[in-house]
Order: sequence, then structure tokens, then C-alpha cells
Amino acid sequence: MGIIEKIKEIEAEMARTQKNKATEYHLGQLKAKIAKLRTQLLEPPKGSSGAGEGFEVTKYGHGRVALIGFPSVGKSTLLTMLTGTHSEAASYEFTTLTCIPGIIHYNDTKIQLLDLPGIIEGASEGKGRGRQVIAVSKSSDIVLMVLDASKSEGHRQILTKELEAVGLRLNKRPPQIYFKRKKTGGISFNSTAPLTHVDEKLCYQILHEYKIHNAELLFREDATVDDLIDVIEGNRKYMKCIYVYNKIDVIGIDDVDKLARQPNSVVISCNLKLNLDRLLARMWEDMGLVRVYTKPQGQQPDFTDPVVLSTDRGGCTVEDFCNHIHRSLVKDVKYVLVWGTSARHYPQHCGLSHVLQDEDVVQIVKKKEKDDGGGRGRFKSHSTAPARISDREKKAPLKT
Ligand SMILES: Nc1nc2c(ncn2[C@@H]2O[C@H](COP(=O)(O)OP(=O)(O)OP(=O)(O)O)[C@@H](O)[C@H]2O)c(=O)[nH]1
Ligand SMILES: [K+]
Ligand SMILES: [Mg+2]
Repeated sequence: MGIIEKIKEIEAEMARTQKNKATEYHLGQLKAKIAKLRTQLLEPPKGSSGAGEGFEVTKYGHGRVALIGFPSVGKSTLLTMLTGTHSEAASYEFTTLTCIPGIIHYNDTKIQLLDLPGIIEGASEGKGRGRQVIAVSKSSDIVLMVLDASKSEGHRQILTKELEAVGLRLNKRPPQIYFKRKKTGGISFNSTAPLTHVDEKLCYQILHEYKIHNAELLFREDATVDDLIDVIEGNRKYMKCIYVYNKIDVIGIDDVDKLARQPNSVVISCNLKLNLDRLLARMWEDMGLVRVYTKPQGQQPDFTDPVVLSTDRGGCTVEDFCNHIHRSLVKDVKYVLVWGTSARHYPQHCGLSHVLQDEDVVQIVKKKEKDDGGGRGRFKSHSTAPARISDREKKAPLKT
């Protein structure tokens, strides 16, 4: 029997089993069995280089966004509108057969947008190009789930289920469970919050299912069996997802209003060019990019070409900033001067561990080098200065 058949069989057994206190342990065990099988399914078949074969596109820019959706919801039309790169669009399904990259220029940053073939129910098990599409979406920083506003709301659930089946977790944060495998000592079980979904015995059973007999387990929140399995599997990817409802030009205003009020949702029309600005702004916000402008000593900052950092990828400290410029820079840095929201006063003298924020301005002061921002105490700090480098200030000279 193949892996998919095994999963189907267990799913059928779960559907047959009534949910109650007596069956809770058994159901938990079945969930763990399915999770293990799904992980096996993700391992690339022997002799291939990976699940994304044929879809590899070189990463480019400061972040990557994937367009995921059923066929003919308007993914290619959207790519063409947002990037100017033409991607064939037509009224028949599966117009797009491969991965097509485009670039969005926004807020002095470049975002790679990927158009992909439509996916369908069963994609996670390899239907259509599902496996490849999902592999590409896993490689991106956020997902835009494109939905046809005139079609059933069920599509969103089906797609979410498909992505969850391969370990993607959309708009969720990792469960607050500490888990560490040990060599000896048995299992230590603790919690700092009251648990209403699991108890010690159930957790032991799940661990047993994974043949884990020595481990430390600490629940820091009221987590579920599914959360525990996610933590044990350890291969989940937590991503932001924006639900993009396209084609609002063909539905009534009341329905548009309803969709627009759902969390993480943006309603658009490619045909009428409606709300595309809003979508871009939301996308950029969710990417959590931090633009840092460099101010050479004695000169005005260059406000056209920021160093772009990210909390999720690489971090946003002064050290990360220096490494971005040059790997060997850190050892020469005496301190840096920082203007912007992360600074308590202007300019603030900061060390390597200081965390920078979007639109900060940084001047690096190297060892055996004088700064022009005023040595400690030589200049008064500008506590009345605006908390953010405004567009106006970008044009006017910074006080140093
Ligand atoms: N009414 C309306 N139609 C749209 C809109 N955007 C796209 N379409 C149409 O929807 C159809 C499908 O568009 P595509 O861009 O090919 O959709 P896709 O999601 O890339 O489709 P596949 O590549 O086949 O998965 C085309 O006929 C588009 O003209 C819109 O905002 N409103
Ligand atoms: K199409
Ligand atoms: Mg397409």
C-alpha cells in the first residue's frame, strides 16, 4: 500500500470514530500517524533533486512572494499588473504551466513576485503540479492566496488544508511548547498554563508514537494535540498569507463588503484596477522589511539605496547591518550613530546589538576614526526631533 492510501485509510478511520473522552487518546495517535506519513511524502523521491524540480527560479530582490490559487482566479493577470512582466492570461484553466517571476518596485525595495500554475484539491498528494507549486510557495516569504470573489468561500478552506498538509502554517505563530529530546532520564512533563486540550497521558502516547522515550516537554500555553505534533515534527513553516479576493467587479457591493471585513483579506479587481495600491501596501507591511540608510561621514545620507534587513531573515541589529555591507566590517566598528525611530535621541551612539527600525539612518564610526556626529557630550541630543525620519527630512539636511 502506498503512503497516500495509508493516509486515506487512517483519515477514514478517524471519520468513523466518535469524538469523546474515551476515544481522545486513540484519535491523537492517529493524528500523529498521519503527520509521520505526510512527512515521508515530503521527502523527495530517490534520484530526484527535490520536490520543486522544474520550477526553480533564482531568488532576486529583498523578498519573495508566491501567488497561490485555483485555476483562472487571475494570478497571471495580477502578476502582469503589478510587475509589468507579461504572464499569459486566458479564460481557460491551467493557462500557466510553470513558474513565472516578476519584480515589484516598492518603497525603494525590490520584491520578487512569482506566478504559478493553478492548484486543485489533492495538490498536496501530487495532483496536477501541486507538489512543485507548494515547494515554491514554501521558498517564499509570504503567500498571496488569490481567490475568485464570485466563487465559493470553500475554496479558501480547501487551499488552506492543502498547504497545511505539507507543513505550511498560515497566519499562525509557532506553538508555545518547549520540547527537547534527551538521551536518558525519561520524559519530564510540565506546563505553565492550564491545559484543556491535552493531558499528560495523551502527550506520552504521542511521544510514544514517535518512539521518543526521553525528552523534556513544557507547555507554555493551552496547546492542542496538533500543536504538539507540529513541535515534534519540527519541519513546519509559519508564514503570513494575504487572502486576495479578485474579480470584485462581478459581485454586489454587500458581498464585497463582507469579504473585505475578513481578517488578512484584501479585495481587488484587476480588470478595473481597484485596490491594487492597498494590496501592495499590505503586502509590503507583512514582509516586515527594515530599510536602513547609510550616512557617510560628513555627508548627507543616501536616501535612494537602503540596506534592507528583515527580522525573520537574518535579523535587524547593527551587526546584521554591518555584515550586509561587508563581512569583515564588524571587527573595525567602534560604534555607530543612529537617527530614526529606534534611537532614543538624535544621534544615539549604539553598539552592535542595537536593533534598527525601518527608515533609520546609520553612520558607522570605525576604530581610530573621528565621527562628525559629535562625540559623546559635545553636542546636545535632539530630544524634540521627530520620531521618524520624515519625507521632508529626507530632503533637508540631518542635524549632526
Ligand atoms: N471579471 C474579471 N475577470 C478577471 C479579473 N482578473 C482576471 N480576470 C479574467 O480571469 C481569467 C483568468 O485569468 P488568468 O490571469 O489567466 O488566471 P490564472 O489564475 O493565472 O489562471 P491559470 O494560470 O489557468 O491558473 C481571464 O479571462 C482574465 O481576463 C478581474 O478582476 N475581473
Ligand atoms: K487561466
Ligand atoms: Mg496563470
